[in-house]
Amino acid sequence: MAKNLGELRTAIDAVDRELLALLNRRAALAGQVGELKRAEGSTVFRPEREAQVIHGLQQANPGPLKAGNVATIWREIMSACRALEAPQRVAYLGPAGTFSEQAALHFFGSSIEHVPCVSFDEVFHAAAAGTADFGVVPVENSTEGVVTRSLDLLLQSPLHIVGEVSLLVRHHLLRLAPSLGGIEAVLAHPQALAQCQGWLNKHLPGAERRAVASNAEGARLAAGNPAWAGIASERAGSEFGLHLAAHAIQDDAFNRTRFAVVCLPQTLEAPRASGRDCVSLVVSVPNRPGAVHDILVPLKRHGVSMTRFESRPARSGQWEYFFYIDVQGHPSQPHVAAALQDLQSLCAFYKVLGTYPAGE
Ligand SMILES: O=C(O)C(=O)C[C@]1(C(=O)O)C=C[C@@H](O)C=C1
Repeated sequence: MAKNLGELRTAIDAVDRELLALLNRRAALAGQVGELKRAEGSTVFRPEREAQVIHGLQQANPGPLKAGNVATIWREIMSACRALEAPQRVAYLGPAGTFSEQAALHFFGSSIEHVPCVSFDEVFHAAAAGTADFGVVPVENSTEGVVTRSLDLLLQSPLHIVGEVSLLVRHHLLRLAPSLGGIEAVLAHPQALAQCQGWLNKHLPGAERRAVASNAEGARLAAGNPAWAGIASERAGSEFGLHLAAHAIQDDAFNRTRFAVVCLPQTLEAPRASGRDCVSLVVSVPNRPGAVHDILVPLKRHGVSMTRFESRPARSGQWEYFFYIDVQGHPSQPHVAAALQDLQSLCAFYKVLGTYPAGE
């Protein structure tokens, strides 16, 4: 006979007690791992291990929970366990409510110490100077292309990439009133203004577009002036008590941003192979015909897939360029190591930005 609501809730309560006991057993084991790591001086955060745990559980999952639910739940469980081993301080472009914060929470879970910064430069500085253990910065948007400042900072900085996050970015028009009437200015990060320009041209052609340091900052300012609107996340809207005057106004419905997680090499050694890995490089080649073609040959020869190829001016005044290349695989795989070695021998400049588990 079917159970009634009261009986079903009693059964859920019993399962929750079991889960609580199991989660605390898990946390105690993670605490012991933390003691071992402290004794041997190794780092707490092991992204490749976390990726393996989630992947393994997704494979073993009989349902009805979806694979995405399994990832979300265990990311939080591991975040809480990790925080018991040592708190992770994470720097990102603030204030609260930015997509960078969302990316940080997505990657590390919510048991972190937040270090909101006013610029990408400050994020790099915080992670390099040790006021944060990690930094999270956007590197690429599917509508607007690369985030040039982040790429330039990656080139110059001692930090390396240890992870990546790809977020579906939905921009909303946020303001004190729930409608579009009387908006004189729209305030947002230049990237967001660019990602919504079609919508703004159509719906608010007369409004001034004002670039500010972050979308959340635009939302914060819009909360102080009824004639201003911000373009930001739903979370920024609730943070500053604003209405969603227009929902999902980005020109591309599938607008995504890719974020890099960076830290000093001593904070976290390059993650070991997780089975789904990526190597990010920046190289330059001598300025001669065919040189760019040549650097792609070793990848083809050794069967290594390239997932990204971007160029940035080298600022030498000589029309020279840096090439940012992502390849699939891990240097512990012989064909990847061979391809990278051959590629390096052709380059005037060669820097590995990081080896890390590929994001979803
Ligand atoms: O396996 C470890 O190294 C742990 O510290 C445990 C654990 C976990 O909760 O599963 C926690 C932190 C690490 O980032 C990886 C995994």
